Amino acid sequence: METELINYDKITRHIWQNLYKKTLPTLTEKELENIKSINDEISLQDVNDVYLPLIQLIRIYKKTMTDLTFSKGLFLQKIAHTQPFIIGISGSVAVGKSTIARLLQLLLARTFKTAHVELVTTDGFLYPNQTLIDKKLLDRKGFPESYDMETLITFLSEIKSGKDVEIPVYSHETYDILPDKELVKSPDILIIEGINVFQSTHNKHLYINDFFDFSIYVDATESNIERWYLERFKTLLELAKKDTSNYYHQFTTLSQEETLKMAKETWKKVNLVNLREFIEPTRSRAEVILHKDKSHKIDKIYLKKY
Ligand SMILES: Nc1ncnc2c1ncn2[C@@H]1O[C@H](COP(=O)(O)OP(=O)(O)O)[C@@H](O)[C@H]1O
Ligand SMILES: CC(C)(COP(=O)(O)O)[C@@H](O)C(=O)NCCC(=O)O
Repeated sequence: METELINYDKITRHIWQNLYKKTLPTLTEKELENIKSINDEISLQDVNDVYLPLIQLIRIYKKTMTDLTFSKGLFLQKIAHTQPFIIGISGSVAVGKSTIARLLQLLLARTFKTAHVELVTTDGFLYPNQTLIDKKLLDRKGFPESYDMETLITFLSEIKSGKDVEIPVYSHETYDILPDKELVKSPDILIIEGINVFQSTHNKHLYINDFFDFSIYVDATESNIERWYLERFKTLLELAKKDTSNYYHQFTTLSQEETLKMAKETWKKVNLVNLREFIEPTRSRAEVILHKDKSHKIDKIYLKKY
């Protein structure tokens, strides 16, 4: 990892936590409660030491983007409207992207009080199961070819041009795309989270990365991510016990041993292969890499130099 990341500053947690802390007001009880409601195991120490300085850094990028838009407008002698600020978050399946994305949404809304902050996950852009079956891709769910990347690009360009956009929604409960779409109201800030957000598309003229004003890769060792995947699988099965419409319900009659074996197989044959071949190779497209230790605590931060 170290040689591959020569264009990054490696910042220890200790140094990072002292960078901008003093300029930000501390969190109120209510805000702490809101953060806990995202994931009750989230470390509040991490929020203070890692995520608040990160928000401060995002603030710098946002201000720079606004200044540049204004100066370009002056140069072109026309009024330039500030476009939505887009943040991309990537990393392996089960590394904790959605937890971080929801936390950032909350902290950004707190920082930019009048801003409308939207959060979108790219699993909504997976092809529906029937299309995957027709294309013989059901066992490739999550791999690049299982996503409708053209629609994802179109969505991002419509958001950049200030429109409200309807998008498809994926459900982990039904393991498929839902019949109803969701409306994304023209945001000031959009967080887009998914394993594929730094990947290239067939449309060679446009890269998803081109839409990002800030980007984050969430990193951890494979063995830790596997453990988190297996734990989440267990939780999903627990939730599915009483719900016959849940995709995972069919597995709730299996013994603990059989369930674990199945989840391990899926990790090894699908999600680990995807991580090694298609997700981790995009890591160096991120502006910031957040590295987690075995208990989800951020222990190292990498910030792109050039
Ligand atoms: N900061 C955290 N503290 C404790 N558990 C976490 C944290 N972040 C994620 N997890 C757990 O790790 C698993 C994967 O997280 P999730 O956000 O669903 O990952 P992803 O969106 O990358 O698939 C979940 O079981 C989640 O509860
Ligand atoms: C739908 C997903 C590709 C999305 O990944 P996520 O956003 O949860 O990180 C993944 O959760 C998935 O279903 N992978 C296929 C193999 C499996 O069942 O785990």
